[in-house]
Amino acid sequence: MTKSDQLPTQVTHVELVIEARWVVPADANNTLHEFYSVVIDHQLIVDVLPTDQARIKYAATEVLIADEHVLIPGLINAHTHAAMTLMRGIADDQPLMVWLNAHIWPAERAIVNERYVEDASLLACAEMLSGGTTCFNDMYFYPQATAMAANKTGIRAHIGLTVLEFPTNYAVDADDYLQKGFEAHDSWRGNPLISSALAPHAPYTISNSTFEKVLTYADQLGLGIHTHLHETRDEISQSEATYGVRPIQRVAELGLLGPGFIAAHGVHLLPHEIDMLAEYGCHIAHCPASNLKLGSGIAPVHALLKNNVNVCIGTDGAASNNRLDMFSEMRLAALLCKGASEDATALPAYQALKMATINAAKAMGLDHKIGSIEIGKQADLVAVKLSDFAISPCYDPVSHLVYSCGREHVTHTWVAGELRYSHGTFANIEPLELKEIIQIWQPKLRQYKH
Ligand SMILES: CSC[C@H]1O[C@@H](n2cnc3c(O)ncnc32)[C@H](O)[C@@H]1O
Ligand SMILES: [Zn+2]
Repeated sequence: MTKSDQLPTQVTHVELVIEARWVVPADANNTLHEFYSVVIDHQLIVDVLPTDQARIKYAATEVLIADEHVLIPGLINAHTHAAMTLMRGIADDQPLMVWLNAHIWPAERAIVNERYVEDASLLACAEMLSGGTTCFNDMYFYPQATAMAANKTGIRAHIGLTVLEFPTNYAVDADDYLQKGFEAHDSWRGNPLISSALAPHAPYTISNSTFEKVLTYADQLGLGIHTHLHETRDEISQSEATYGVRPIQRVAELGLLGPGFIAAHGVHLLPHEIDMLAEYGCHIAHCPASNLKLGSGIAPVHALLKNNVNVCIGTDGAASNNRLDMFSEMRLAALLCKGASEDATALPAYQALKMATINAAKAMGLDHKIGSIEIGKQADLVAVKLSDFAISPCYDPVSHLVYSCGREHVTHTWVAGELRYSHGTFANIEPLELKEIIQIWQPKLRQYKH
């Protein structure tokens, strides 16, 4: 026996150890750990190691035994409009432009104000946290109100400084949208859970001169750009008629494409356009349920992945989905990709999980902080219980996460090491408050129901 073997083992005091049956870190090696612990201190993941070693090395203020659970990185919703929860089911079974022009925009014109956005976003944050989503990439009016709701619930948010050309209750013209966006951006500077992107709505609502301004400000402020792109065939033919080119060509010529560019949807893409997205290092936020429900089509995810385009997953808003449920999106993304490519090996489960975690973190420029369970990253974590009879037996927890589980199997959601949701209870949200929000707004919105 050596001298060092005789010394008492150094025990490190930490805030929390989660002892999990499985840990799926969503790392570069597609690792799966069994009987592993994740050690958390001061918001950070400080160790990931076998549980028998963790018990020797660490003394924790709290130890959570998750022996029937898989621990995964918090899911990241890469494209949503959180404040549309109160419009869930208001206009179903319509194609995008009818849905927007005849239903959603009139309702938004009449109803949306700062209070509405904060209330509806609170509902969205509750839905997302309870379903294992710890971060969302948002685009809506009154971004300040979305940030307020996110702060209250403790969820992480990447919030769009939204730009449109047409007047709304929120802003009168594109410059006003930009100005208001910058005020919001300044107000949350230094907030560790809130970050920003420039969010021009779409090529059919944004002029060339506004796109140019967006690019200038994005460069000056070091922010990414998040927009809807190539969502429908109509969008493309309208662009050809107005500008003589397809939307992606137009935004490319304006200089917008680059590694900070997130295109929501990308349903209709030609092979050379996929090459272009890859060359510029752009990201696609794939929204399978919304694309199906609005009858927009099926994004060419297999070809995007083959060409090394970073694809992440979003729900879009609750008025087109009608859920903010990343589990159902992962499943749908995997199944659609296999079906559309007639290749069952396309988009395996681990890759689907990465699209919902680390790929989204990369798209938002947050992968140094979130998106995987790795030492030094923020402890944004989700425990999912895999022992319910309805999803038993479990041979492979990664397969289960994508093909068998639902959001109802989420038991715990942590953001930056803080437990924000557990077994139906939120740390900072009263169920009564959510009920009241619905009672206030549903009668106002009912008249816009299709
Ligand atoms: C400028 S705030 C965001 C704006 O986008 C609208 N919207 C919601 N879902 C979609 C979609 O799938 N495509 C295009 N626009 C969408 C939302 O209603 C707001 O007006
Ligand atoms: Zn959208």
